[in-house]
Amino acid sequence: MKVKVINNSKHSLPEYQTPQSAGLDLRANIEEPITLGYLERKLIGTGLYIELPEGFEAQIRPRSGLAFKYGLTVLNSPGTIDADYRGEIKVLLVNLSKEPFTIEDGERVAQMIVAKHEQISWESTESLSDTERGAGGYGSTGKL
Ligand SMILES: O=c1ccn([C@H]2C[C@H](O)[C@@H](COP(=O)(O)OP(=O)(O)OP(=O)(O)O)O2)c(=O)[nH]1
Ligand SMILES: [Mg+2]
Repeated sequence: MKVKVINNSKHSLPEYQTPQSAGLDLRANIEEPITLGYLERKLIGTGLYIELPEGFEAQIRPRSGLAFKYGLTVLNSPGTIDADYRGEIKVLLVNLSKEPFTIEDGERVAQMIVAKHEQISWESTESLSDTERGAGGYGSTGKL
């Protein structure tokens, strides 16, 4: 996949941390450390510009360690990177903990999953097929 890296020579390209990882960890590419206070949200640059193949998307998801330890998560999770997007990939972080959290340049702040997707076309109809579930949801199958 094509990638253009801007002002990012000091950081490696996003990597899979283990042989079967689904996510590529994204590093902050920032001039100065960024501090997030309680419920504060900020866009964090990654310095990465990519060209996804047609029919693919990238999803930006939180790292569970940051979420569990510091309440730091991706506000719009999963963020969507469209295949025709040519801007910088940014991560929208929010701090849900009362403790301020400071992000340093190069820190792995989120992970990116590249996935295939479909585009649909609509076919208007008056009736949908019957199913066992029907309109059941929101706990309709019980608790245990
Ligand atoms: O976490 C994210 C989410 C989106 N984007 C970029 C890539 C994506 O293709 C574009 C648009 O994202 P989205 O469709 O989620 O935002 P929108 O609010 O609907 O904006 P637009 O009207 O530009 O589609 O912004 C990011 O860099 N990071
Ligand atoms: Mg959009």
